[in-house]
Amino acid sequence: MNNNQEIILQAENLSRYFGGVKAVDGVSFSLRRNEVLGVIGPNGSGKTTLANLLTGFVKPSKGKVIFEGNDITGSPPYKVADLGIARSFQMVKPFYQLPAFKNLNVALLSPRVRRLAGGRYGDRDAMAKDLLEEVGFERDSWVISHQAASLPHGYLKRLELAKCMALQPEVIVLDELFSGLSLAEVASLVPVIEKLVHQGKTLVMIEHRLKELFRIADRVIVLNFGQKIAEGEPAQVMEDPQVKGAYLGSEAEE
Ligand SMILES: Nc1ncnc2c1ncn2[C@@H]1O[C@H](COP(=O)(O)OP(=O)(O)OP(=O)(O)O)[C@@H](O)[C@H]1O
Repeated sequence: MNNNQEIILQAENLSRYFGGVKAVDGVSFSLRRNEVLGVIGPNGSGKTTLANLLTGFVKPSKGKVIFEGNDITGSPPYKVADLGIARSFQMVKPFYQLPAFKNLNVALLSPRVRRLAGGRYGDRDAMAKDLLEEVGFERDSWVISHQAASLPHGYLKRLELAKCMALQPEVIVLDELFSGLSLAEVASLVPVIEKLVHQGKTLVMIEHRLKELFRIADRVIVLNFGQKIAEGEPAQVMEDPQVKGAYLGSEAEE
């Protein structure tokens, strides 16, 4: 449980319209350092667009993103990453032709990682293999060195997480990390997430897997048609009549 009161990330009246579609509509929230914030809501409620807004992949129609007290609204993704916000993607897009561990090079060769290491890069291959082992790749098996194209989905999702970790970020935005994973695969990733929290990372977790999310999240916000309709502790939020209404007949996996 997070007891830190320092606000690390804020969304202020964040909005993004695509033509007539209000994908995200006036969403505000504050995230405390080392907190785990869950973002839930039915399909099409604006969760991925919110992740894109926080990480610079789309620019807001209105509103602001404040990170560590600085207005980063409209900053491009590479700058946002350099400041310390990493993200994973719902649809994984690795460098398919590269061995799994080489996929971490973009992060491991980033100016941020070099800065944090005092100007040196170190043994990148060893760092990549350590990280992949942390997220559940067997170090001595073929998977770590095999082309990403040949990896099963579960490994590609782990690779996404390892790429985030390689950046040594302050905040990690995870867009449906658990989607498409078996119960056993999710169960094996939960301790990895818990370790990141223990290390002081701040997490935003967009999830449909509510049961697993609620084990980890300190707080959740609920989106529906782009608007934040509830915010609070998981159990409390799921009792909210508006949230129950939004989820009625929807696809939430419990
Ligand atoms: N680039 C885009 N152009 C036009 N409409 C978009 C674009 N991106 C998202 N939308 C629309 O914005 C709304 C919110 O989409 P978004 O993908 O953010 O929802 P979501 O909650 O992440 O959905 P899911 O749970 O299915 O991943 C949807 O109506 C979607 O069709």
